Amino acid sequence: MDLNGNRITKRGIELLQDPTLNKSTAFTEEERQARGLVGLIPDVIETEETQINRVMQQLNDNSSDLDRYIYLISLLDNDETLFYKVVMSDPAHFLPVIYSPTIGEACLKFGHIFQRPRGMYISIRRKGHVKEILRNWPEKDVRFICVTDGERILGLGDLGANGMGIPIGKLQLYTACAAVPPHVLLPVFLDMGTNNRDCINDPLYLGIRQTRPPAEEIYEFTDEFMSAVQEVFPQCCIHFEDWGGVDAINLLERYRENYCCFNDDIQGTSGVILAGIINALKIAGSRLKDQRILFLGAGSAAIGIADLIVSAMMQDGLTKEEAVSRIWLFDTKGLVESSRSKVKSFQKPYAHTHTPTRDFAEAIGSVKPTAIIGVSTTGKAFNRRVIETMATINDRPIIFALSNPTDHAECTPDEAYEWSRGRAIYAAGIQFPPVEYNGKKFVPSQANNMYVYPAIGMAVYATQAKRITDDMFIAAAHAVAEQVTQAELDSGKIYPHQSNILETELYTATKVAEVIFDKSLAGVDRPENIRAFIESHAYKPEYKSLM
Ligand SMILES: NC(=O)c1ccc[n+]([C@@H]2O[C@H](COP(=O)([O-])OP(=O)(O)OC[C@H]3O[C@@H](n4cnc5c(N)ncnc54)[C@H](O)[C@@H]3O)[C@@H](O)[C@H]2O)c1
Repeated sequence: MDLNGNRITKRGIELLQDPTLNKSTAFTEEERQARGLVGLIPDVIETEETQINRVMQQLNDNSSDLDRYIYLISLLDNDETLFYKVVMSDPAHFLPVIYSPTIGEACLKFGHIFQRPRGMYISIRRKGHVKEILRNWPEKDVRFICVTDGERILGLGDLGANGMGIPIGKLQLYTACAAVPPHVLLPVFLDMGTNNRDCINDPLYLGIRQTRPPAEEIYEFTDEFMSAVQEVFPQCCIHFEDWGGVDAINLLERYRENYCCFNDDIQGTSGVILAGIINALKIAGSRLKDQRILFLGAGSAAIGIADLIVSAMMQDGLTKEEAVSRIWLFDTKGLVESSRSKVKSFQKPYAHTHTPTRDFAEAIGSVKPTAIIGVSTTGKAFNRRVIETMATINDRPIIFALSNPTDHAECTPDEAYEWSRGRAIYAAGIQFPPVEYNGKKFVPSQANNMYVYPAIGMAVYATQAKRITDDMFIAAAHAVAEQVTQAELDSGKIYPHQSNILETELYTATKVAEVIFDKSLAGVDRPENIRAFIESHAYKPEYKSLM
């Protein structure tokens, strides 16, 4: 039987060419006889262990992470079970190869390394026909679509169709990190053109060669996509990824009440940063409600994190006004304050009364934040003066330098520890190696969204949740934070180790599912044991018997 309970009838070459059924050299003698496979594969029967050894050897023969990425994607195209078995056997090793940082390079070269389509490409030229197009997808029980328009891929900007690497990779992490079954996942690229001339002029570019239309047309086409998904895949949750900052905020507001959807750049980011702050406060010995937080950058990540921190502060006893008054924003034009013209609507709640300043260190001296959060896309913006000012005001300054890739980080861990004399509690958007300062080893943390969104995905999948709310991200943040040991906190580490990611995410999914049931958002009855219920939905990368 296949995953939808239908009898599997495929035989011979057709069976070998189906990556979800192919076992290659691991087909048993009985399966070979019954399915017409004799002679189509070598006449040895290998264990999965031997197959994994071969994959590992071939991976080691590849000289770069991009080559390893290309090899693993072709393994996925041939033998999905073996792909996930390999990746889930050592997530700390493989996640950086199939996702960040390698995925950035893979996206830049997407049209050049492209071998076989994966997911769906829906262009604005097909406006009015999105429903029919979605019906071309072979799987009928799609539960998650990760959709991008390619406008703001990682920190790399508008990559148009090359951005399709992101939904593909993000969805692989649903399975690799939280065991969401791969057959329910569908990556989608909504092709509305690109303003990137390099893409348009590249003969191997895979998108439509036109500039992006005005916002109204983008929103109209996205509206059609949203309602088509709801009709064709009624149980589907839509995960927005790497849209331009303003569109990301506007579209989330437009759909969050009426669709099961979320934006990972806004909400996933905010969940993972809240988890980091919760643990940073354990180290600093302080309460969330007593913090003042200053953001460098006032785009989608900053607003998402700010809004979730306000909700979490309210859970910690503050009124909304009190919580909002503790959050400050600073962008290219300086401190976002009430006298400034051209403050965007989503920034307005945080535009407090203050004299204008374009000097970030001066703003720190006056606002006196306990934490600064860099989401500015600007490398080295946290200079010595900024860190030293933070260290003068705070015993344990919280310094999150989240912009990526590496050269966009607002400061490195070496700089944060050195300039704060080892007192900073530091996290970055990328993984930096351990640092030694004054004879003590510090392990810098990576605030990686993969701690949160796959777990949200597993909880939504199992409970068939109807909507995604902030409470779910707050619950996820607490659950992730809880799983960091005291010894790890002592070394400055505020996120769990990636080697145990599946356990981390299943625990987190259980806590999120509790919220879904408590808030009556589930589409199924509350089970007695939610952890066992979540586990019963977990995908296992094991070959299925075809006898
Ligand atoms: N988990 C994570 O670590 C994580 C998650 C999401 C985003 N990020 C990173 O955060 C950064 C921002 O993402 P976003 O989605 O908010 O982008 P965005 O484009 O929506 O916002 C960027 C903001 O930074 C401001 N800015 C630009 N240059 C600045 C400067 N020199 N000084 C002050 N402000 C400046 C802009 O005015 C804008 O408000 C990206 O580099 C992204 O990689 C990290």
